[in-house]
Amino acid sequence: MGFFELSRVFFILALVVSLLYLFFRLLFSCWVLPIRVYRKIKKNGFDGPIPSFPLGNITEIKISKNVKDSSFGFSGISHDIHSTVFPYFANWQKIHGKVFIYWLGTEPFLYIAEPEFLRKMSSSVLGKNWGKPTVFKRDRKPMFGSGLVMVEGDDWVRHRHVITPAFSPANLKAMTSSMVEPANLMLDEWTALISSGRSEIDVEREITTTAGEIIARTSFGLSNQKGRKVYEKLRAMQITLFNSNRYVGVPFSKWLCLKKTLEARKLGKEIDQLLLSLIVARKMTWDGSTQKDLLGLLMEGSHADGGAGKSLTTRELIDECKTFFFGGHETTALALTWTLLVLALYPQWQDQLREEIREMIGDDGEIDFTRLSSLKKMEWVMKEVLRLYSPAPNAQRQAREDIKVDDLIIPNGTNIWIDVVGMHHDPALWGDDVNEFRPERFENDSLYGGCKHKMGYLPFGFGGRMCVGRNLTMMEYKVVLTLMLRRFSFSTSPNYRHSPSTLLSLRPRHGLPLIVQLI
Ligand code: HEM
Repeated sequence: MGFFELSRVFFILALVVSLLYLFFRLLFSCWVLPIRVYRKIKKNGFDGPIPSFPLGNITEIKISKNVKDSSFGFSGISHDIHSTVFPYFANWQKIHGKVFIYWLGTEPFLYIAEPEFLRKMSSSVLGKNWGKPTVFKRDRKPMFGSGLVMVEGDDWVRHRHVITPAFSPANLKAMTSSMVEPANLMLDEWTALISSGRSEIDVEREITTTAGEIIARTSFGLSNQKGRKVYEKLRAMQITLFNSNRYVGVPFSKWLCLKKTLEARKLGKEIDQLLLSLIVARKMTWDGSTQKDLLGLLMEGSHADGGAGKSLTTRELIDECKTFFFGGHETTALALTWTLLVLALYPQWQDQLREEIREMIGDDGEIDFTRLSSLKKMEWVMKEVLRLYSPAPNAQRQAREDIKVDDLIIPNGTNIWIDVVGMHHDPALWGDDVNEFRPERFENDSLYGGCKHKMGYLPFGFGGRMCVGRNLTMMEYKVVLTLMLRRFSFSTSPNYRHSPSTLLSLRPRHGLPLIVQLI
């Protein structure tokens, strides 16, 4: 056999071996591994809908969503939204109870809407020992990278250690001016619209844009052109990633929406470059004084570390800026948006909040930020809105060790999906008035609103991984709502169609047109 023939045989052999290797790897990760985890979960007696290969239960999910979409228009507004937002979970709950297994593609998930089970499960796991589902990590990499939302283990401890002090009350107070200016700009535009005879405004779109500006300013400053560019690209990436029909968990699903995947990746790289140049510019002009946005505070925190191993690298700083944007902008905007809906529906609460503002803050002029904490009724309203229309409709975990719950073992590697909307609308936890808007339920129980179980109210998640930005949100909510209610009144528009739906967060599918009038 000549040299060329021999090398051809070798080449073909190498190709066959590589293809076989790839095939078996794929079979192992898409089939053998998930089945192994599934069998272990199943051993505990958990039931669930029957999956098919390779979509799992995605077909049922999509069908039930479509049925709901076509049948649910505006015909009176009900806050009983679980079966609208998650019709498949509502159906499966009736058959399989509040803890069961379902499949996204080839990934089994343990569904939980049972607070006592959740308490037992989480009480034995430290924050740093929880994982986030690998399948979501991959999917959301361009958004969060290795930022706090996704990072695990000792890295999570290090990130949380540097980030938590940035959200201290003193630092948050220094950020309030970054909130007032964009909010006032939006409200001035509303005034101009109303004066020109247009009183119907899609407040969801407006508030989302403004909250984006606020979070960009509080995260990395938006006073210059570069900051604005980062903001615009971040928005574009979010729309690219989440407005497409995706098949998370299905092998090769990225190839099905290749254009979107590539677009998001390209935007991700551009954003990284822009943020990198922002950070480098700050490092070069560093004079020891801190710019009081989150990036400045994190850089200061890293500086103060003096090499003690608790600082963040430049790559990690970039990912945290993106994380704050994606974790903090739409969620806060939606809390405000849903609030305007309920205030338009219950004008007596609008009056009560306006009265409280008048008493505690004053009718006009600058807001005394130290007095925001005295807006108690506003706090009840926020908490009730976060209960009925939780912007983060679920929380996710992945077991990184076997977890014992009574006699059951949740095996290492199990994906976990906690249905927050399900628990927030469960009459067994809240009583017969579960679907009524009753902010006063938080008057005597400001943390849990009278919920029968402390793990039944989870707007900001739970345990060590609870939302790090919740106080920033509370402050932004109070500042923006105060500014709004001092200038405008809100009532429902006949053009509003009540259709809460999830696109990562819980949003009104058709926006929120409201009739806005000057006071
Ligand atoms: C109404 C507004 C908000 C809601 C409803 C919300 C909700 C949540 C939820 C449910 C989690 C997951 C917790 C868990 O897995 O147990 C979370 C985590 C997180 N949130 Fe928020 N959030 C809000 C605002 C913000 C803001 C303003 C920021 C930052 C500027 C922020 C940054 C984060 C970060 C970094 C994490 C990850 C924490 C960790 O894993 O250690 N969030 N949030």
